[in-house]
Amino acid sequence: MACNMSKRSATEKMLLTLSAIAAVSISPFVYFRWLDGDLVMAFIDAMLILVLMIFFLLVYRTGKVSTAKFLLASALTVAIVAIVAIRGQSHLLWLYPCMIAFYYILPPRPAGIICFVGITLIAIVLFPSTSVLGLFTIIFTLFLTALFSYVIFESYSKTNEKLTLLADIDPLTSAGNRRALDRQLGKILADQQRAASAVSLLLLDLDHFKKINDQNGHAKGDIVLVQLVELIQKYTRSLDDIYRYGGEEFIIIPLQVTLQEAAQLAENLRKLIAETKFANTITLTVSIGVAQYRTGETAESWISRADAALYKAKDGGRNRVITETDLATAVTINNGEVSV
Ligand SMILES: Nc1nc2c(ncn2[C@@H]2O[C@H](COP(=O)(O)OP(=O)(O)OP(=O)(O)O)[C@@H](O)[C@H]2O)c(=O)[nH]1
Repeated sequence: MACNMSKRSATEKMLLTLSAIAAVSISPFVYFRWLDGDLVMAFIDAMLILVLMIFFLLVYRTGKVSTAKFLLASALTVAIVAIVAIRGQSHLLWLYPCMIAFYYILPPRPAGIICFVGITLIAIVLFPSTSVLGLFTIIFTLFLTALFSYVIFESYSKTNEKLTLLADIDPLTSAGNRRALDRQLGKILADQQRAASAVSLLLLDLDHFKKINDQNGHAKGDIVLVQLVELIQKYTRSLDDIYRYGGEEFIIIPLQVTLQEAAQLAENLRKLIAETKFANTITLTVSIGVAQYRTGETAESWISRADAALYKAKDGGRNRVITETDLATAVTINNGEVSV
């Protein structure tokens, strides 16, 4: 389905612009080569334009950037091999920068596969007309270019993955940080605009954490926070996200659960935490506010309703879960009892 240009990612916009410019720039060559009587090259240029147009339409209509990039790199390789077969070795030089570009636009593995196929085809095409030494030099230099590109881009993509992960996690507890939370909330709100479904968040705050710090020291307080997140992550499904919202405040967003199920999860967590000994000796309790997303509201308003429920839980004596079904009536779950 066609999508609005303003909603396209930067990569999509860049690919659409580049493929359109490339197709338009190549088209005069088809005409001039045809005038010169160079029908074979005119045909290859025309095929390249066709591939670029298919690539443009694929990105434009489906947004499948990865598939489109893979197809483009494959088509370019086949085109270069065809030109080398028709026009001779000198055109082979295009394959070197193209192979490096493949590693730039594709993940290392698919780029490596395309390079391997390209080098094999070149070897087959040049075998009958090239000396053993000449063929060996070509294949070896192509292979080294592909290998070095693989090593460089593989390490670059691993470092990138690590940096992305580090940018998203809280360094102390390894829960998601505010940046990751904001992104996840943005994604949830966008999904809700497409198809509304039940989604609730839990705002969890440690009770009297200042006292725990004062009595046991800040370092032990840190251990408590780390172990608390580990406990929650172990208990909730691995796909449930937990984020550090503030110093001793956390947000948990369970996937695909009704408000009642989210409230039950909150109650189970409350009990589990109250029964656990942190840093071997410390016991603590938490208060939790639960709020379901309402169609059309902002993330701030959603969190502030959970915050209002949390405030009620603190105000009502702490160590409890309050589910905000509506601002006037709050459902309180405490020790398994549900009251409205
Ligand atoms: N050890 C440790 N303490 C932290 C960290 N971040 C915040 N805190 C402490 O958390 C405490 C929060 O105190 P308050 O906001 O008064 O809340 P509280 O004592 O938990 O009381 P209630 O929330 O009202 O139950 C402060 O003492 C902060 O120093 C952290 O990363 N490590």
